[in-house]
Amino acid sequence: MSLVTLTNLTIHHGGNPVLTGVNFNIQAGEIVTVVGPNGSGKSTLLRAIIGALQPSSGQVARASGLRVGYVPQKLHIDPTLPLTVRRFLSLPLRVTNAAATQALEQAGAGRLANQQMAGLSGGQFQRVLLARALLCDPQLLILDEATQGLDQPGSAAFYQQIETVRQHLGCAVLMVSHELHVVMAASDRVICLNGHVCCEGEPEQVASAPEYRALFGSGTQGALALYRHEHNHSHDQDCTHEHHDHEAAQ
Ligand SMILES: Nc1ncnc2c1ncn2[C@@H]1O[C@H](COP(=O)(O)OP(=O)(O)OP(=O)(O)O)[C@@H](O)[C@H]1O
Repeated sequence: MSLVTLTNLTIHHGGNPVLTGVNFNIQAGEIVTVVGPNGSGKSTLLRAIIGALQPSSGQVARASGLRVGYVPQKLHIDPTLPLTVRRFLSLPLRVTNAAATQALEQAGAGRLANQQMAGLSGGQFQRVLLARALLCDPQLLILDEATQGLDQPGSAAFYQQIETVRQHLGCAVLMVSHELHVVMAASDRVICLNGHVCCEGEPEQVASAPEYRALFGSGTQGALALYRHEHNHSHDQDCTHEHHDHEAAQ
């Protein structure tokens, strides 16, 4: 069953195209990871899926009554504002103690209810955001670079929690990640975005595509390549065209 179907989605910011002709769908229960360089439209894509941005053309079709949980890339909370985790979970909609406790436990943050938001570590803060996203019992959980700023063990633990959540709730997960080991190990499908869908498929398929190799190469050098990737071409999404990207040389 398709939870979300994007058809020829095009989005402009300030008159400039940020996403052009994007097609894909998300099936129930799958983990889809979006990769792509900075400014390639990943957050824009996620925001269009949750309905926070209107398409310039094309369509975002959601399954009827779809419940979506969203963990944003950034959330600034005034550090001088006294706000406990429990109260934060009741913004903007009040939730019962039972619902708050359950969501915090599912997010691996069961002991944090009475802590101040301003006193949380980066990893704890992300788990609280995850708990908030779980309050609606989502069929689709969307995470926008949810482990930004966490160290590697913190990040690995967070993604393990996501996998536990998926097993427990059976929800689909759509996430943006720059962490290659996560992309390759934890995704059913990878979408490589750069204003358009460059390449898409199962991790193994994408890994053997020239686009992916141009992006990632191997090892840490590959991670650097992600940020140096340049796309000066247009093509279908079949990964078979001649490619002109610059592989990271050093
Ligand atoms: N509200 C906005 N108004 C104008 N331009 C915007 C707006 N939001 C995003 N953009 C522009 O759209 C492009 C894509 O931004 P987006 O945040 O979707 O990219 P991204 O792939 O998520 O980047 P990053 O990896 O840095 O988070 C960028 O050039 C950005 O400057």
